[in-house]
Amino acid sequence: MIRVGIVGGTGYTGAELLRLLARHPQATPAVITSRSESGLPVAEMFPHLRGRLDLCFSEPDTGALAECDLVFFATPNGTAMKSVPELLERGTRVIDLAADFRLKDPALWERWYGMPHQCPDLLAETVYGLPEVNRDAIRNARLIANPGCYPTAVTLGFLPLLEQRAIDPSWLIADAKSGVSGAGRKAETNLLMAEVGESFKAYSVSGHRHLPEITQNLQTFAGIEVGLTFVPHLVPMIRGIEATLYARLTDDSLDLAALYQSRYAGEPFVDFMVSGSPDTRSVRGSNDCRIAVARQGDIVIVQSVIDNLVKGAAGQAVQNMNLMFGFDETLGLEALAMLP
Ligand SMILES: NC(=O)C1=CN([C@@H]2O[C@H](COP(=O)(O)OP(=O)(O)OC[C@H]3O[C@@H](n4cnc5c(N)ncnc54)[C@H](OP(=O)(O)O)[C@@H]3O)[C@@H](O)[C@H]2O)C=CC1
Ligand SMILES: CC(=O)N[C@@H](CCC(=O)OP(=O)(O)O)C(=O)O
Repeated sequence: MIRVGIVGGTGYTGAELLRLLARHPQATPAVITSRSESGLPVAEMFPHLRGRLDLCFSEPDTGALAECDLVFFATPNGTAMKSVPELLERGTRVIDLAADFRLKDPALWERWYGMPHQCPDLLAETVYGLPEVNRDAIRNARLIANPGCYPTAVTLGFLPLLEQRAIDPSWLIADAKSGVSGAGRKAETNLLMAEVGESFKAYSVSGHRHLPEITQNLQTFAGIEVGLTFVPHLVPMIRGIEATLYARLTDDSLDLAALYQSRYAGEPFVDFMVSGSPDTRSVRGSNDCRIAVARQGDIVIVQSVIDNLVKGAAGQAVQNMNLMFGFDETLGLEALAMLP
């Protein structure tokens, strides 16, 4: 049994980590931090954990966190990088659910996140925690950058086509939609039900911070320069991301279904649908990414859905933890989607 710490246990991804870890047979939460709720029993804030987790929130304290085998940071961007060097030095491994270690170029980080990177020397050794491309490196990593939610859905969707050199890489479009929990648990007027309900809109149209992350992924994993247009939208639902991806096929004779089936054969959390369109409720609460492809003339259309809090955050983080500690990759992640 390993001891894990969670920094940011009151947020949506922190709460989702607790839901998954409370039933994990090989990992037990030992430290759960919150600055605003320090001293409060965790199960008092989250009654679904009553009888399953007997711990209080505590102030973030690197000394206590360093007693853990692994620490998850479920905190705003720019938080983890302040404590990660000390934790690693003291032998504690780290999975950051935020973006601090996702971009390899510290200048790119500074441009998109508006702050200088505090430990750029760790970026080279950080492993990007997308098991479908980095499984072996994840097993041995000290520090994992857990992928962003949109980047997970978009990268898994485009990857087989790019690896196969089956599309024009200079013309890629990702039209993505997210539920409101993607914005976190903080109170904001524009996230009120009366603002979001019965409405639908695009945002960050001239450039979202996930654009450089997705571009870096496609270029690194497919080994090819790409030109990507990425537009996110806010949908009046709580969980879920649907990404509709467009590209121009360069090989007319390609069997798209066979390509996706063979690329994701054996992947425990990627499901390829030969026909139909995947909906977000088919992955709600599960760690699955469900993908379908279609074509209109020489345009290929990929549909990729995930639960932003599970495969897009906490579930993928637990999948990475399982790999890092030699557990079965699916431990604690067996839950199926909830219908309706
Ligand atoms: N929501 C999503 O779908 C996804 C989120 N992410 C990323 O995961 C991270 C967490 O997201 P989410 O759970 O939605 O965020 P929330 O806003 O819901 O929660 C943030 C948590 O961090 C704590 N916190 C805030 N500031 C600090 C600080 N300076 N030091 C220590 N703890 C702090 C908060 O508690 P307190 O203030 O009490 O300490 C709270 O528990 C973010 O970086 C987000 O971008 C990634 C993928 C998907
Ligand atoms: C709906 C919504 O607001 N989504 C968030 C993205 C999700 C997120 O938390 O970003 P990371 O994956 O980089 O951590 C946003 O657009 O800022």
